[in-house]
Amino acid sequence: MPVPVVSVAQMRQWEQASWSAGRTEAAVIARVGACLAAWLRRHVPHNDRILILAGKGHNGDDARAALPHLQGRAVDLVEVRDPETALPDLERALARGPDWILDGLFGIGLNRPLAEPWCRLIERINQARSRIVSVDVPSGLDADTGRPWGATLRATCTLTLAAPKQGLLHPAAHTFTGRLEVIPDIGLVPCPIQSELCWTLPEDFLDWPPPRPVAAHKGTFGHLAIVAGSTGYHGAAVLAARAAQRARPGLITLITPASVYAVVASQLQAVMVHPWSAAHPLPGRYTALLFGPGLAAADLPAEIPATLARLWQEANVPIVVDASALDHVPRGPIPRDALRVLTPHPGEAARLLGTTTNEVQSNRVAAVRALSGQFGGAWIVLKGYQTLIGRQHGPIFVNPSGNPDLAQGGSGDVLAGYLAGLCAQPPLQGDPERLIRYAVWQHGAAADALSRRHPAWVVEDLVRTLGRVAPHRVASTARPATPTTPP
Ligand SMILES: NC(=O)C1=CN([C@@H]2O[C@H](COP(=O)(O)OP(=O)(O)OC[C@H]3O[C@@H](n4cnc5c(N)ncnc54)[C@H](OP(=O)(O)O)[C@@H]3O)[C@@H](O)[C@H]2O)[C@@H](O)CC1
Ligand SMILES: Nc1ncnc2c1ncn2[C@@H]1O[C@H](COP(=O)(O)OP(=O)(O)O)[C@@H](O)[C@H]1O
Ligand SMILES: [K+]
Repeated sequence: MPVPVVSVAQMRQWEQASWSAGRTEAAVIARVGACLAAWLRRHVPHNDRILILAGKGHNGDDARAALPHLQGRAVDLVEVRDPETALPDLERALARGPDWILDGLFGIGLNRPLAEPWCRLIERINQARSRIVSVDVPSGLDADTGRPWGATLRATCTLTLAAPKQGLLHPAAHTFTGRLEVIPDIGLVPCPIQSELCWTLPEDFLDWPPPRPVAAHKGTFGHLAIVAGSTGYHGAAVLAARAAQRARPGLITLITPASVYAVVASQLQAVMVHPWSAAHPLPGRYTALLFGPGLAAADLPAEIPATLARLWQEANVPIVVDASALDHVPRGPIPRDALRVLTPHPGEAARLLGTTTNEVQSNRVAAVRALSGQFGGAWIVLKGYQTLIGRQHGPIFVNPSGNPDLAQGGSGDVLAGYLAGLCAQPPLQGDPERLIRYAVWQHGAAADALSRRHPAWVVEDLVRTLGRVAPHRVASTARPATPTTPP
């Protein structure tokens, strides 16, 4: 289950519901400590030195509770109840050159501007150049607004507890949170809060895609048609087709303008390739269509946009539209019960909405709602850091996977191909929400897996890794070895 993105007040409400149901603060803190330590053991090289900073509230208790689980590691603990009296201890600990700092100074209990000595202490820690892992919230950040209460620690990673706090998703917070990860199960009762924004977890895909029936054949898994590529952009068609293969639909046909047919066809084997012809039957017997990657050249056959417009309004099969083809999608109603997905990056979203990229980025949720509203309630995948997935109404899902190494030309073509390859499979079509969320998550998770192994990877590597990240391997990387959840 995805978790809701919550305000501090909602988090307190959830906390209270848990205590009323008999869960205890002590048990939750113990579990959080075990989870934090599990994350550190997994990500921190064995000989690296860790400094735990424990403040005076429960955020400090959480950080301190990691200590018993870090035996055999080089760990220092500094209690910071008062910034001035703690400074000598802190300086001594920093002089030992900690590679990592576990930040438990302040969490969601920070409720007013920090006084000057606190700000100085925080800036001193930021200067230490250790990698900071913040517990719940980077200390100093207002968890509701995402803005600093004077000074804020700049984390490499924030491990937020139970659910992401809304301020952590605000663009102003990004430089402080670093990578945002959620430790979902800290022993609270099931979440009583409903929110417009939900955070996707790898756990959401433990049973998805469903296993293939033993007697299945290629007809079981559909036939994807991709209309892509043009002079100067033939690679986009190749990348989309190869990524679609990673989703493993039964068959894939790529239809590309005659000008690039030979160069595209020469790079594909299992994919059938045809030069574009207005006579090619569409939707024919295809089970999904992808229009987009690389349909950008000035000499693009005029029937392609016209065909897309007709099919978008009439065809009863899923259609994914990406990149420059987005400009040819007609506004207004779409066929009832037919899946329609648009995958704009923020620049394309701005063009479609007649606004600026900054405007889109300043309220990405509103951009998703507005786009979906204009295009008949279609699903929108608004790409970029924390890709959003949603429609005009209903929940909007935040994707947690992926990293800046994805910021290279062609990675969007790969996403479009992979997503369309899943859309083409009749056994998966019954749950479009999970299908789209999975495609986006897997694309980002593949990038994360590559970045962990070798940072200089390229988009062709992404295609090879796509589909290979098992959700259970990355689910709750902060899961303690022995479960301590109360019954
Ligand atoms: N919510 C949950 O479900 C769960 C929460 N958990 C954990 O608890 C954390 C919240 O703990 P918390 O409430 O004890 O607050 P926390 O952030 O540690 O700090 C508050 C302390 O700071 C102080 N203080 C405040 N402003 C200040 C200022 N400007 N300048 C100076 N001081 C200031 C304030 O003191 P006072 O206002 O009384 O002066 C208080 O002493 C949460 O983030 C998570 O880690 C999990 O363990 C379990 C589930
Ligand atoms: N910082 C980032 N964190 C996570 N994902 C990112 C980041 N930057 C880019 N991406 C992802 O990379 C892909 C880029 O797509 P797009 O901009 O369409 O590229 P192109 O048009 O070159 O193929 C999208 O899936 C986007 O979400
Ligand atoms: K913190």
